[in-house]
Amino acid sequence: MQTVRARGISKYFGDVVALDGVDLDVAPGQIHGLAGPNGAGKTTLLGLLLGLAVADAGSLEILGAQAPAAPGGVAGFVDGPGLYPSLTARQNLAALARLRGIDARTAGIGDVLEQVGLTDVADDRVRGFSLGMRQRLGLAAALLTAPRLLVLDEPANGLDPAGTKHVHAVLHRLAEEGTAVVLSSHRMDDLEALCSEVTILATGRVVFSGPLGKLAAESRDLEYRLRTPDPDAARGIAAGTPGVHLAGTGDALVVRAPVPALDEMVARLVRAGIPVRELAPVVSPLEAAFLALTEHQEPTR
Ligand SMILES: Nc1ncnc2c1ncn2[C@@H]1O[C@H](COP(=O)(O)OP(=O)(O)OP(=O)(O)O)[C@@H](O)[C@H]1O
Repeated sequence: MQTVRARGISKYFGDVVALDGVDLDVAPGQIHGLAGPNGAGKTTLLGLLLGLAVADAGSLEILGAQAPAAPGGVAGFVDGPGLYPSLTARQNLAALARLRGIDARTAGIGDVLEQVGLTDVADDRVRGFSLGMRQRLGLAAALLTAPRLLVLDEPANGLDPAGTKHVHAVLHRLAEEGTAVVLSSHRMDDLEALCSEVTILATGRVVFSGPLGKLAAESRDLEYRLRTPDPDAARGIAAGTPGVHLAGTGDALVVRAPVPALDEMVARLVRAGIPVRELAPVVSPLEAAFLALTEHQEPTR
């Protein structure tokens, strides 16, 4: 049984089409990323998974129950976690545990605080917490319920490297234990580190869904930045190599080419005695595929 099975989901806000016939499948133990430009519909879709809103069309099955029936076992947040600013991190979790009918003394509050790396500030008021600390406390709150589906909107927002490490470790462990995780992110490196599958939305429609490797394969010829101590001579050789196109302006030497043409260009540079200090994609293959898939999308209004 899939944890999430959405077919033809649409959601309207007045005459704005936020989601337009979206399909989504998420298996138990899968970390599934949602990506897409601002306003693409990611938060709207996550809100439907959390039961915060109801779709206007289509069918949505979560943990075997047809939405809007809300099955137990779903946790997460959109637009930042709801926390009590005047309470400490530990008191927030105790209050949430009580609200959910869990005994705060046996809820494992210390354990979830440790998992997200907040042990040292457990007794500080949340009022003084940074965005990254709030995100981590929101995740700790979700962990208290031992969810089978965890839904997170931009969980990497505001996280420092240590926070990112904690959050990634927690999500990987949950997935290993069979929890399905659906999260949105604007960062391809985060999606790459976390997700086995990704769905890309653009103006409410799915433009890609599948494994990340398949997405990278969709990228066209990439742009590469070439660093050399002799850019003028290198520019001449690059321009004269079949299949290589000069891109970009200014001092940086940027070329666009398929890989065999790049190889030929480097061989010609070396034969001419021009050192190549670096030849690297300007954006990652994933980011290039994302941009190619989402450009030319007009807002759906
Ligand atoms: N409550 C609402 N009322 C009116 N319009 C809304 C509402 N919520 C979302 N929308 C609209 O629906 C569309 C999708 O918004 P959504 O917040 O889901 O996008 P998103 O992909 O999460 O964007 P971002 O990356 O900026 O967070 C946008 O055009 C947005 O303006």
